[in-house]
Formats: sequence, structure tokens, C-alpha cells
Amino acid sequence: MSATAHKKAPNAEDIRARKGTEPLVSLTAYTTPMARLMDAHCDFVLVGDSVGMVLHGLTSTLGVTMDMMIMHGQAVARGLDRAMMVIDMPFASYEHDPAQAFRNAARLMSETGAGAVKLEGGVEMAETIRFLVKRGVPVMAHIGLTPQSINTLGGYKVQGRDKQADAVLADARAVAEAGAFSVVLEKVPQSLADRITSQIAIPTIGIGASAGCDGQILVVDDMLGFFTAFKPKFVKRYADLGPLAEAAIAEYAAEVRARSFPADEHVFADQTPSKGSKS
Ligand SMILES: Nc1nc(=O)c2c([nH]1)NC[C@@H]1CN(c3ccc(C(=O)N[C@@H](CCC(=O)O)C(=O)O)cc3)CN21
Ligand SMILES: CC(C)C(=O)C(=O)O
Ligand SMILES: [Mg+2]
Repeated sequence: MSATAHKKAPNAEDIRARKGTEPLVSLTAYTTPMARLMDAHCDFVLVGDSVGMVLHGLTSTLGVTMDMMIMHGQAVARGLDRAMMVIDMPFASYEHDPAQAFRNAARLMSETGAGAVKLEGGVEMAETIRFLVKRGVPVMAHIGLTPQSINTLGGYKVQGRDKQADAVLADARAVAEAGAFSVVLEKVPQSLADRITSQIAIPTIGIGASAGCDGQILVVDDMLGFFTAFKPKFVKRYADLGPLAEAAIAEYAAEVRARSFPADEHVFADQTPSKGSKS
């Protein structure tokens, strides 16, 4: 924390109150240094279960555990001062019943300091959302493409085209009515995202949705070009750091093989350096 006065991090009600004002900015983070980089620029930071695919090499989010989320949540919390932290509930930690959801949500919040949890599902999760909110757990909902349901959805496809649109709108209404303070809309048609945004009272956070949403989120490693196993159409690469990192690694490898690294300035002399000398 800096010695200068700092803004208090917003809470779930501050985020809810941003409906229809300036767009909410958010990214995912999984580590302390990345959280530090985005703290001054984001309204909230999501510790996403995408961590399993982005940092652990899993091929879906289904293998992500409570312990993984807690460890990454603690790391992100150490890097945040002004942005709110939201944490994903991992697959199978909340779907069984509201009591299971409360036990695991309470653990995520108390062990990481997150100000809210996020969970996937619409109409079918409304009862659980209501149960959590009434017991002091702010909930961000996540509808449209819900990656934890990849095995029943049959692919990471657009959700809510044509006849499906009314079902996604019903999901949005249900989570808002149940007390969610905001809702992520993932990979839904732009016109549907705009309709939902105008028809519900809580902020919509788009990912592959619409610039008309009340906010946007992206996976940080996607927008920085660190994650390249796949690139959803909704990802904009603001930087291409993966190839930059690889070039640096290749240069290091070549210098080690040529014995040009380490150089004089990276090694230590026999004698203790005299006062005023740097090494
Ligand atoms: N790096 C990363 N970025 C994400 O956005 C992300 C994750 N990981 N892991 C968890 C989920 C999975 N997500 C995904 C994954 C793939 C697509 C996708 O659109 N893939 C293909 C199309 C596949 C299809 O149509 O079946 C694409 O070409 O964009 C979208 C969201 C979103 N989340
Ligand atoms: C992409 C966002 C919304 C997410 O749920 C995640 O990163 O896990
Ligand atoms: Mg997620």
C-alpha cells in the first residue's frame, strides 16, 4: 500500500450502482504481479476458473478445484488495493444445493478476502443466488456461454440465437430478480446483449456480447498474447507478449551456449567491493 491517500475498493453495491453510468472495466488475474498491473485501471478483477486452462494446462475448466481458486485468490488479493476482487466458484462446488454453495462461497470469501463470488447459470441457479445473497454473499451471475457446461452445450458456441434468445433473456431476468449484483453475458448475439442490458436493473458485463453492455471483461493472458492455445473471436490482442517472451528466451539460450552470458557485470569478484561500488 502506498503512503498517499488511496481510494477504497468498490463493493458489490457500488458496482450495481454503476448501471447506466460509465462502463465497468474488468480483467481476469491469477497472480500478484498481474493484479498489481491492473489495480489502478480496473473497477473489479476476476479470479477466473479460466486459470485452469490459462496457467495449469487443463483442456477445460472442469478440473479446477476449490484449493486452486483459494491459492490464486490469495495471490491476487496481495496485488489489489483499489479494485474489487470477484472470485469464480469452480465446477461442482455450488450446483448440488444452496447449502453446499454457501459453504464453498463462504470459504472462498473468508480465505481470500474476495468481495463477491461468481457462479454460472440462470433460471436453474436463481434459488441458490437468492440463498447466498440473503446470507451476506454478493453474487455475480454468468449466463450465455457457460464454460463449465461445455459437455452439455457441445462446444464453445454462441448462445441465444433465434429461438434460444428468450431462454437467455429469462436467465438474465431470473438472476437479477434473485439478487445478483451484476451478470456476465458470454458469447451472445449483440442485439440480445443490448436487449438484456436495457431490460434488467443490474449491470451486464460483456465478453463476446456488445459494446452496449454496462461493462466488459477479458482473460488477461488472451489480451496480452500470452495465451495462444486458441483465440476466441471476441478476444482483441492489445499486445503480443508471447512471441516477445519467446524471443528473449531464445536469445538467452543462444548466449548461454556461446558462453557470452553471464558477462562481467553479472559475476562477482574475489574481493569485497570498496565503498561506493555497486556490485
Ligand atoms: N484463455 C481463455 N480465454 C477465455 O475466454 C476462456 C478460457 N480461457 N477458459 C474458460 C473459458 C472458455 N472460454 C471460451 C473458449 C473458447 C471459445 C471460442 O469461441 N472458441 C472458438 C469457437 C469454438 C466453437 O465454435 O465451438 C473460437 O474460434 O472462437 C469461447 C470461450 C471462455 N473462457
Ligand atoms: C471469462 C470470465 C468471465 C471467466 O469466467 C473466467 O475467466 O473464468
Ligand atoms: Mg469462469
